[in-house]
Amino acid sequence: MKICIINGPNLNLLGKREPEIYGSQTFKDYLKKLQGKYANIEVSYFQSNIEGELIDRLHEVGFSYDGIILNAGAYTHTSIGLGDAVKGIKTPVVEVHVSNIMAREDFRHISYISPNAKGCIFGFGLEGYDLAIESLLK
Ligand SMILES: O=C1C[C@@](O)(C(=O)O)C[C@@H](O)[C@@H]1O
Repeated sequence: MKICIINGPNLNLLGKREPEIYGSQTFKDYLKKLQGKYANIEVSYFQSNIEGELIDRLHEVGFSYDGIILNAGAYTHTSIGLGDAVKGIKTPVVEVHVSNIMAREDFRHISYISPNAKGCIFGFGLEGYDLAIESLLK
């Protein structure tokens, strides 16, 4: 079982960035715990602030992995290219957001990822990534 977590722009700042919204844990620390919990499967990680690199990574893993967990950050609300990439690959994608995007500004209520995602998880903090793995394992 191979799962790839893909995080988009500004998510490298988790732990430092707006902690009242995104919490104070770094993704690196959280990932270590997650990989420990799911030691029997491969959980790899990719982060980029560059839209095209996120699309490239989706293409790279999207025909061979068993699941993708995608938090496209702000590109969620703007990127037809990322939406098309999710549509064009074979591997199921679970969309995750740390915050509850529906409880925030109107521009965050639009997602170009959701229409082609297997499912969406948002508002549960970093725990959402764990829930996404559970959903892919079922
Ligand atoms: O960068 C982010 C983080 C986010 O994807 C989240 O995980 O809550 C929500 C997005 O609206 C925002 O641009």
